[in-house]
Amino acid sequence: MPLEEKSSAPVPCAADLSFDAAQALLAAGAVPLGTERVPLRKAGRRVLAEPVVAAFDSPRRDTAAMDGVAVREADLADGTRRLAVAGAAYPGAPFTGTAEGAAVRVTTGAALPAGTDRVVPVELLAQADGCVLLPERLPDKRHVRPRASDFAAGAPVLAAGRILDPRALVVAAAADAAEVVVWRRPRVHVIASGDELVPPGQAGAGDGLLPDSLSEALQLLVRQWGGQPGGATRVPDDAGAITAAAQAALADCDILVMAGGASRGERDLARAGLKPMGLETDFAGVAMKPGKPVWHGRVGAKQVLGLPGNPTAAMTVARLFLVPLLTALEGRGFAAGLDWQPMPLAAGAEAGGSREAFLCAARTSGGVTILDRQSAASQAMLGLADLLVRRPAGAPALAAGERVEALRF
Ligand SMILES: Nc1nc2c(c(=O)[nH]1)N[C@H]1C(S)=C(S)[C@@H](COP(=O)(O)OP(=O)(O)OC[C@H]3O[C@@H](n4cnc5c(N)ncnc54)[C@H](O)[C@@H]3O)O[C@H]1N2
Ligand code: MOO
Repeated sequence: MPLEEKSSAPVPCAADLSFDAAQALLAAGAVPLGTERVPLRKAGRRVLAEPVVAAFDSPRRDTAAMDGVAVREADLADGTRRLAVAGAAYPGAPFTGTAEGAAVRVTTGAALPAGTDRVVPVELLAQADGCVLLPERLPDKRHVRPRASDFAAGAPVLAAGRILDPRALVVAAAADAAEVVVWRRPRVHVIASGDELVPPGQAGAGDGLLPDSLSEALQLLVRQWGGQPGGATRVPDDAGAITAAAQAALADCDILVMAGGASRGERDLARAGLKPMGLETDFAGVAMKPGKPVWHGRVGAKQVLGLPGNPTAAMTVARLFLVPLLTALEGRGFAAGLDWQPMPLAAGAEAGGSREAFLCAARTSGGVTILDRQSAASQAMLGLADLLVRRPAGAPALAAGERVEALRF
């Protein structure tokens, strides 16, 4: 019994929905989840929902930029080069005496003693009887980092939307932020359906068994793109089993990914299994290759993305639909997940076919190499691919050196 969606509103189907139109439908409903305040030590890789504002000036005082002695320019104006050493200043241990007519030993990062305005590096000094001798010709550089020259108190040092990568964590910590306000990470559950599917390592037990190659891969993709893997469930091709698994998954996730059972076979039951839960389908079927059976819908506020079971098709659709959904829900915007770049081809490319194509490709020294034997069902090809190349329907053949739009896969 072929499965047909019975819905009051017409659902766009493969014949008429372009990839761009499907993306626009997906983007329209992809709004960031709520925000939360987290301690900086737990904020790595999170996305800022509010800017980080500097608690104070950096540096807080005029500061020595070199190890040496701090001196007053005015004391040297008459040619004086021999100065008594009045004391020392270190980061965290300032000099509190008077530096007038004297030199104060400083190390890099020490607050300049009051009144001093130049640091002479230790390499240029000679020592004599408890005094220092400065060179006749003073260096052009004063080796002072002025107060607030890095950032000023109250300045937004990191913008909302910034990923807290290692470099950004330096800035947030330097601004003395104990906590930051970040977007909640989308939690994603994967349901892989298929009577034939077993955990990897167990398929040798029977001819009809197949390792489930998608559950772990999809959870890693989720983690790589800022989501929280919420677990994976393998279910047989049975609508009741899919309903039960989806019910449990939806109680604890923001996005439910259904892998397999997306097309028209009598055992393709992903959408049928979700129907009792009130699935509202936004689209089912897109004019793209691979990935034609991709579908998207919602159960209440939860997003549901249906991937074809064929592994290359599934991973292509996950990269093109799940990734921007994740970046949108985690506050970076839909487009942040689709960083298409023009790249030169290493060899010629065939003309585009009737559906827009997304081809597995590899980055090589000569440019982008589109892999041989493209197939939605292939698995070995995924081990060679690090790019997806976009070829619009009906696009002309291209020669080596011409540019194609490519995406990190
Ligand atoms: N009459 C039609 N048949 C098909 C159509 C169509 O439009 N009309 N579309 C084809 C296209 S395009 C694709 S892609 C496939 C995908 O369909 P399904 O999403 O229904 O996928 P399944 O039937 O569940 O599985 C297909 C294939 O992939 C294997 N599979 C599934 N899940 C996994 C997994 N987790 N790990 C490894 N392999 C998996 C499964 O064993 C099947 O071999 O449909 C075409 N048919
Ligand atoms: O569109 Mo399917 O994903 O070609 O094989």
